[in-house]
Parts: sequence; C-alpha cells; structure tokens
Amino acid sequence: MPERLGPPRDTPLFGRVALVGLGLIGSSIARATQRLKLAGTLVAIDNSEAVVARVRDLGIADEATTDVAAGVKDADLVILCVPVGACGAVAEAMGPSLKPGCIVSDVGSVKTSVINQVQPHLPAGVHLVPAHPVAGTEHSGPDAGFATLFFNRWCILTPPEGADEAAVARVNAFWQTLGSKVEVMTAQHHDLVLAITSHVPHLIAYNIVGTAADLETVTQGEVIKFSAGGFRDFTRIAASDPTMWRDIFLHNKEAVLEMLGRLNEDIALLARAIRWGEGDKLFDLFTRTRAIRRGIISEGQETAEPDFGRRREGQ
Ligand SMILES: NC(=O)C1=CN([C@@H]2O[C@H](COP(=O)(O)OP(=O)(O)OC[C@H]3O[C@@H](n4cnc5c(N)ncnc54)[C@H](O)[C@@H]3O)[C@@H](O)[C@H]2O)C=CC1
Ligand SMILES: O=C(O)C(=O)Cc1ccc(O)cc1
Repeated sequence: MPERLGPPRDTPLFGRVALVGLGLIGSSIARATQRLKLAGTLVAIDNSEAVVARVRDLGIADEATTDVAAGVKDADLVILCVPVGACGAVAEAMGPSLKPGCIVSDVGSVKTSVINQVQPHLPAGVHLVPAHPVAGTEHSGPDAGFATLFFNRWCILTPPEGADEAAVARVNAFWQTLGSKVEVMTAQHHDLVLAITSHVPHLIAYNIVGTAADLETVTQGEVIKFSAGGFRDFTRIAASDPTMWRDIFLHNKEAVLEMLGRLNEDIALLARAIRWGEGDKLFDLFTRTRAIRRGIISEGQETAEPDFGRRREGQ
C-alpha cells in the first residue's frame, strides 16, 4: 500500500473545477487537486470575504471569488463543501449558471437531505453525483486542510436512481486519485450507517462534555486535571464545528433518532447489569466490542495515531 499520494497527472481529470466552501474539506480537496494536477483550472468560491482572501494568500486555487454564479460558470465539476444546511441555497444560486454536462457533487455528511435540497435546482443535462469522504478532523477553516486527508480513507458515493454512469465513474476516479477507497450505496443506507458510526458518537461526545461542564460537585479544574484517555478523546470530538454538526443532526433526524432509541435501550440494560452485579453481561459485551476494535485496526481503517496525527505526513 503506498504511503503517499501519487505523482501529478500528465493530463488533468477535469477542465474547470469549482469548489464551493473552502474550509477543512474544500481546502484539502484544493490542495490535493493542485498537487496532483487534477484540474485545468481550479476555482475557489466562498461566501466569506475572509476565507476568499485567505485562499488567495495560501495560493491553493487559480481563482477565488465570493460570487457563486460567476465562479461555477463553465465548470466541468462543482463540489459543494459547505455545511449540509447550506446546500439548497448554494444550488439555487448557482443552478442557472451551470453548463450542460457539468457534474455537481458534494462532500456532505448527510446524503438524502442534500439530494433533496440540490436536485430541484439543477438544470436538465447537469449530473448530480453526491459523495461523502469519511475523513476529517475536529478543525475547520482553510488553514486546517491538508492534501493527504483523504488518503486510504473511504469515500461513499450515493448516486440517485438513474444517475449518469459516466459521471459516477468520473467522480469515482477523482476520489481514487485523491487516495480514497470508494464505495457506492443508496443515500438512505448511507444516512443510517453514518448515524450510528459517526453522528450518534458525536452527539454522545457533545453530551458527555456538556454534562461534565454542568456538574456542581466536580470543579472544571478537576475535570481537566484528571481527564483520563476516554474523556480527552470525547473533548476532541466535542470541539468539532457547531454549525456543521447542528446541520448534520437536523438533516439526518430520522436515522439519528432511530439509533438513539436503540442506544437508550442498550444503556438501560447496562445500567441494570451494573445495578444487579451481572458481571458476566458486562464482560461479554466488553469482549465483543474489543474484537470489533481489533477488527477495525487489522482492516487498516485506523492507525495507532488518531486522524489529526496524519497531518504530519505533509501538506
Ligand atoms: N469536518 C469534517 O471532518 C468533515 C466534514 N464533512 C462535510 O463537509 C462539509 C464542509 O465541512 P468543513 O470543511 O469541515 O466545514 P468548514 O466550516 O471548515 O468550511 C465550510 C466553508 O463553507 C463556507 N460556506 C458556508 N456557507 C456557505 C455558502 N452559503 N456559500 C458559500 N460558502 C459557504 C464557509 O465560509 C466555510 O469556509 C460539511 O457538509 C460536512 O458535513 C465531510 C467529512 C468530514
Ligand atoms: O474527527 C473525527 O474524528 C471525525 O469523525 C471526522 C469526520 C466528521 C464528519 C464526517 O462526516 C466524517 C469524518
């Protein structure tokens, strides 16, 4: 397995690529696209003047603008890298400027809602191929991105029924060139899987850090001083961007509530086992979960170091 991104391409995969939203994910795609020469021209679009100015300073795109309609004009590939709740408004603003044959994709952590928000605003002949790179950190903004973020990570494509196969293949090739392993599934299935593997874990982290902060009998100093590994890991997750995560929960409501219901039932069973001294029940569960963790590591999905350590591999 190669440890680094491949060499730059002789010919770009796409002519004009427009990224909307140059935060952690958008700026990581920009850096990798530049390094691998995946685009003839790379356009950065963000509604924040400060972000556009920073992108120019960093030199991670050929053009940078706050004008989404102008920025996507003549684009062959547009990737929405904004919070999921902003996708509909961006699609509405850019729809009339998209050229026929253009591929519109995104990186949202929720898929059904993004498809429902975006599809109605796309003119005929424009292809929607939603994507979700399952890679990230708790940091945000254009300075947080790095070119190797997607290397050896999964990227899930959720093409709607009847999606243009050639467009799906091109988006697949794009993510593979960024170093991702690509899997295709329905948006509904994606939202269910990610609810339990990503969304509910983040909710638990936000909750436990909030609960610890509200305790009256334990001081904040003690929480910080005696943070064992588990709590420290939760605080990293709970430092993730509030706008992004608010949108994820509001836009994956059904799946998250379904998984939370299951979780509540299972936590009640654990509480009962503790109350009644049923050590064998606790032991059996902890043995099963240890095997799951070891399976994840041996499949190479997780390194000994957490995600943010990957930054040291280089920009
Ligand atoms: N942060 C993570 O670890 C991951 C995030 N994602 C998804 O990627 C997307 C982006 O997340 P991040 O890069 O972390 O966020 P971020 O907060 O770092 O960047 C978002 C950028 O979008 C811009 N923006 C917001 N609304 C806009 C609009 N209406 N028009 C133009 N620009 C707009 C903001 O100014 C900001 O620069 C989200 O949908 C998130 O669910 C997916 C995988 C991992
Ligand atoms: O920082 C972490 O541990 C993450 O879980 C990053 C992350 C956040 C959102 C996604 O949709 C995918 C990955």
